[in-house]
Amino acid sequence: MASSSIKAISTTSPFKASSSASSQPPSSSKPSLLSFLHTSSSNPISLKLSHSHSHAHNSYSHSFLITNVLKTADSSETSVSKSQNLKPTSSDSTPTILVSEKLGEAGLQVLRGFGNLECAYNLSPEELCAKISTCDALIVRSGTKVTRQVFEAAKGRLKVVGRAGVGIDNVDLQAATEFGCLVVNAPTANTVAAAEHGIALLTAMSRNVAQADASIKAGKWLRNKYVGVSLVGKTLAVMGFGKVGSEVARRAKGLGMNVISHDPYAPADRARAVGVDLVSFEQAIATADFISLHMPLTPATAKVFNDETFAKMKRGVRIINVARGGVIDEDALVRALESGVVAQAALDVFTEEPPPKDSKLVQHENVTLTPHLGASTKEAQEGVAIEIAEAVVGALKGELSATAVNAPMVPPEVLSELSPYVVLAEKLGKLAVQLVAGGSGITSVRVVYKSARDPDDLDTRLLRAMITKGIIEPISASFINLVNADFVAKQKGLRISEERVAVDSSPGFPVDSIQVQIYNVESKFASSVSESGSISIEGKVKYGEPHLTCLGSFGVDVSLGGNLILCRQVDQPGMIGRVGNILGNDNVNVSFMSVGRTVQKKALMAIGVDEEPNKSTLEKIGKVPDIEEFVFLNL
Ligand SMILES: NC(=O)C1=CN([C@@H]2O[C@H](COP(=O)(O)OP(=O)(O)OC[C@H]3O[C@@H](n4cnc5c(N)ncnc54)[C@H](O)[C@@H]3O)[C@@H](O)[C@H]2O)C=CC1
Ligand SMILES: O=C(O)C(=O)COP(=O)(O)O
Repeated sequence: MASSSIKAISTTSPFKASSSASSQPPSSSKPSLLSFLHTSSSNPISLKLSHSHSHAHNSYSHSFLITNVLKTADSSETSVSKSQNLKPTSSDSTPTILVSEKLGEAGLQVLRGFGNLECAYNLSPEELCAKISTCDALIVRSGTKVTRQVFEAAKGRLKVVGRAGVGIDNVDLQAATEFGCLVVNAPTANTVAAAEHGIALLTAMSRNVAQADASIKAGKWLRNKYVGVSLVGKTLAVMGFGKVGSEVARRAKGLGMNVISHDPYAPADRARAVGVDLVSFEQAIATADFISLHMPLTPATAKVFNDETFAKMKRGVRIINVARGGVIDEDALVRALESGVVAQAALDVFTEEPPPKDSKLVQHENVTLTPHLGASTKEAQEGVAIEIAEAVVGALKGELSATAVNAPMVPPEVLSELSPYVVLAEKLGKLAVQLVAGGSGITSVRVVYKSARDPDDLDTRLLRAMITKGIIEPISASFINLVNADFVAKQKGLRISEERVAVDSSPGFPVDSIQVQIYNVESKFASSVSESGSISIEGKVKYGEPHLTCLGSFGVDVSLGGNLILCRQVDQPGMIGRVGNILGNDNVNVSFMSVGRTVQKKALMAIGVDEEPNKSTLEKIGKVPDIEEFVFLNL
């Protein structure tokens, strides 16, 4: 048995990059919030590699920098990983924040108080790409296209993109996610401004204000030409009953309009509370005298207003768009204006901004235009600037953002409650993957949460992401964080299923225990395999610290952290002493020990050691008679 035990200390990872233990000091199991987003709380591989790269550790993201120096072992990784592997680190101790469009002064002050602020407006795409690798954060409005090229050019340094406003259609979210870059927006501060602008366009259009103004300035007095239409009693269809749409609806009701709305995702009772009926798309466009657009631009909403849908509208309908130009097929709108199906349009947004000067739409007499001014009030801009500055600073500090667009949004109170479980989740993932024998691929993981909480009262997204991170990080060359854990898992063909089991414990704690099972793999430590044939480990939070409580069919109780030796032996006197002596004689300090038994006269010994024993010490343990197998793990 002893010879097979020696195999058990093999540090071969089940995937390409090695998960071998290094002689790094055990790190604290207390996470910084930053660690959820940017780091492993104690990643020996990252630590090891960090020593082979020279970079400064700065005060705001010490652990971020450590973990962002990535493994280079896996030559088959995608370009994403490659570029991240090249991650440069700042030699400056403060983060650099690039603001690429005009932002309110109050927000700039918040940013100045935190980092190196660089405001560079009107950058060309090439200039932005050239600059971005020196920036930790980028703040944009709607005018900057944050493309895949920008993330590639960032070489992994860019940690957060802040969108000072709502629409994030100018940010390549998929690329951001792949690169582990958090995207946050400022979703609330410009709602009223956009709604007011929608109403301004509605009223201005219906009374020809812009055209009449231009005509007077041209020396004309055309009282008969600019006869308008009244709003009272007319039907307004609000397309998208979100923040802006509902505020537009409220205001339009005040103007005496009959308001209906189409929004496939809005709750009907919220609309009813404002006196608005939610109707189908077809019904909305067929019955409305005015149609106001307030949905986001997504692949599903792109050009939903087209020849076919214009043809279904009431002849003489009037359209207002303060959402996104791309939801309208602009050529089709010109045709609808020319045929008289659409009497007038009032547009704040365009497919291409600014639109071409000679565009038929821009030149059309019945079209009222503003240059994307929906959010442009002093009040909204100050509000948005503060909202985004705080979100970006929070993200750079490692706080999870309530306005994250591509990562779980976790309210602070939930986060503080979940923190120790998040650490447990990552440790379990890291332990489980180290038990997998090299050579086979991990494809199926099952996570079981035992909890006394109501299912609605437990958000497992963070836990799942951290388990995923724990499993993947040691076997991937990619930088893994909350943003990209799921993406990288999918890319690797790893399927993670979750299950909730109700237990009769205190609902005061969100989770009683977390079990991680890896299916269809060989284990390098047979005792970790449960009756179902999966590698199975279970852990709990005890006194705020992560503990391993079950391994295969053995009950144990060991702190999950640092260096751990697991031995299975015949359950007989003297075994603990023999192993303890070997460690003591070789100057390896034992920090804790736990023994679990099974009915078959087998015992499982878990020994925490302050440092990694050298190979000869481990070989001596392997030669102890009646030690059937053992494994050394680094958590
Ligand atoms: N012109 C400007 O300066 C501004 C423009 N906006 C734009 O206004 C739009 C709305 O913003 P918010 O109300 O803050 O966003 P929101 O997310 O609160 O509301 C959007 C609503 O659209 C709904 N929706 C999604 N798909 C839909 C579909 N296919 N049909 C109908 N409804 C659909 C959603 O369920 C949601 O209720 C966004 O496109 C945003 O970018 C927002 C602020 C300023
Ligand atoms: O918040 C939004 O979605 C807007 O469209 C506002 O855009 P802006 O920040 O004014 O470029």
